[in-house]
Amino acid sequence: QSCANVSSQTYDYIVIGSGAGGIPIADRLSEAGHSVLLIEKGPPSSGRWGGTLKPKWLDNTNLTRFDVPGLCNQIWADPVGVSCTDVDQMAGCVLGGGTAVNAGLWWKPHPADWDTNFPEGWRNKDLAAATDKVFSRIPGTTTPSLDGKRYLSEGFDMLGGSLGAAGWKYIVPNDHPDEKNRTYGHSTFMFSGGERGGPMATYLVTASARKTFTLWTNTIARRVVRDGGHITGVELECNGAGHAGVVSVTPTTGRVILAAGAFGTPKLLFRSGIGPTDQLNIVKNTTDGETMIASDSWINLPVGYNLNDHVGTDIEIAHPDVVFYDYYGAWNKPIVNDTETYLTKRIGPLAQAAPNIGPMFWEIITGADGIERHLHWQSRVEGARNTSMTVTQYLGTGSVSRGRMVITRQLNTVVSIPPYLRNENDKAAVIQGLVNLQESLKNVPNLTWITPKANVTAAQFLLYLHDVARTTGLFCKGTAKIGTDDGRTGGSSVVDLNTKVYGTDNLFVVDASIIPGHITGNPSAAIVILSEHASTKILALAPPAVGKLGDTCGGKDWKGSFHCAEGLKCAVAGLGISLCRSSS
Ligand SMILES: Cc1cc2nc3c(=O)[nH]c(=O)nc-3n(C[C@H](O)[C@H](O)[C@H](O)COP(=O)(O)OP(=O)(O)OC[C@H]3O[C@@H](n4cnc5c(N)ncnc54)[C@H](O)[C@@H]3O)c2cc1C
Repeated sequence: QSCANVSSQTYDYIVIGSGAGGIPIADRLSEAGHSVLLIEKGPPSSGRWGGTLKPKWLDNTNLTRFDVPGLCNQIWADPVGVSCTDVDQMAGCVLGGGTAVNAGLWWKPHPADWDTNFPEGWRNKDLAAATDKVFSRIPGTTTPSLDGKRYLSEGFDMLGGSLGAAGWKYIVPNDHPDEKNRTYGHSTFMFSGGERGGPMATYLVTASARKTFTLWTNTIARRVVRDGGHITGVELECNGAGHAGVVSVTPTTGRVILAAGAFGTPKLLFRSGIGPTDQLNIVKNTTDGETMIASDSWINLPVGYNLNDHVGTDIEIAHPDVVFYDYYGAWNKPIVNDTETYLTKRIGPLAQAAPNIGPMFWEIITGADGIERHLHWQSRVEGARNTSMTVTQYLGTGSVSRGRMVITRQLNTVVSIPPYLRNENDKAAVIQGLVNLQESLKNVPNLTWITPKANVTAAQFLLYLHDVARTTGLFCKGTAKIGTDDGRTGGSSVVDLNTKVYGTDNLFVVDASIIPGHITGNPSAAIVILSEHASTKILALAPPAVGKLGDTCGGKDWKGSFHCAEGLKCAVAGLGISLCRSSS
């Protein structure tokens, strides 16, 4: 195998990464009449796009493991060739990114998800139109099996019923996104037609129907190529397949969108000379060093800081009513009746996400600091016993703990400061939530607490769990934060309110990296919404002004708002001034 060299064709937009952020914006930009290249480093996943990974019972179908909801947990059993190898957390490096490997949970965000941390122009009221667009394309369902029945609902009935008896209110979650306090409901999934659905089955389908849209899978972006603050193209790294060389954007007006995820995007920024100096110096000392952009063109931004993620705290209970279904076993030794009903009608347990997720429930805890912290509880039927349910408590909106991710000499990305429970009130909220659940379930007949045991307090349990809770890692975000406080001058933000990287005139970030703070639930729908919103902002932006010979083009840290005309290059002229000069 070898890589195909890129041609001289240029694109109005190059989008790097085909996950929750990348696919929707690629579609919207091409819908507006632009030529768009979407670059994905992983292989195709869903059968519709040429994916091939599947168990025997899917032979002779156009389905893969990524399409069947009941096989979604296969990423844990067999991550090879699917999960990212350059990230120390679990993430999907295939077409669709996280939306190809996740459990499909799909939430209309609570208004506070936007209003607590996002800047002006990105508040709940501003996101209403984008939310409507997303949910009209991907409405989600609480009954994924096409006969409208819920299979194996014993776990839901036992736990949901117990919460109901303790005074928690039943809701249809996406009908009441703002009701997240002592409420519970069925899981909502992005699934449609009994299959995974989501961005790959909607936005990518419409994009691909346009002649001006191009998708390259198995193609790794190494870095953006830039002249000061102006990006001229994307350099590719040969992967043994896919494409190699430098692919250029349309001269003057072309733009690059980074959508490579909360670790992939910072990595691309670092390799492009954008980030804190300590990280750029690490890149300088790797195989990238010789060809890395010169240090007088580095843009110093706090990329990698502000890492945030939900703290996941698992409890386990058991009850004789609960019925286990072996979703992992469905790979090699499925129940034949279930594969048949799935294959012929898309009904039954395999049309539902493994391992039988639900109920979901929510509570808001007000801390001693006055901040409302959102807890999102997610139950699933698995654990030490056949009658176990494991329930993860996620601490979301309102949490103030933050961490950091960095790059290594091997060009891998790692979490250097875990973002979990670094604040006493964050800890107190987790403990209070556990106590409240213990209290709510205390009168349920025949219910056994497996973890923590009945005689262990929530506080003792959390102390013991601390290391486990640090390993959640699925919902990382915030590493290239959006905001008005320009990170080049001591602020905390990497991108401005148009998602444009400070110090550049045509580089944008549209993925989990820009989310400034925690949100209540699993984030993929929120990321698709912000991608819709970003597309409107980016399309409304005027192209950057073009500098003529002798014009100022940068200034210290490339603060200039324009770049130089073709044939000229922006060169440092001393005293913090840069001028457009002849490039010959
Ligand atoms: C196992 C698992 C289960 C989850 N369950 C849920 C759930 O049920 N519901 C939910 O809402 N969220 C869930 N999530 C989280 C959710 O999927 C992610 O938050 C979301 O997909 C992140 O979107 P993104 O666009 O930021 O990045 P991603 O979706 O991760 O997409 C980034 C893409 O960029 C590609 N890429 C990276 N670097 C490069 C490069 N240099 N060149 C080219 N391509 C590159 C990657 O291969 C990837 O495809 C889960 C995540 C995981 C891992």
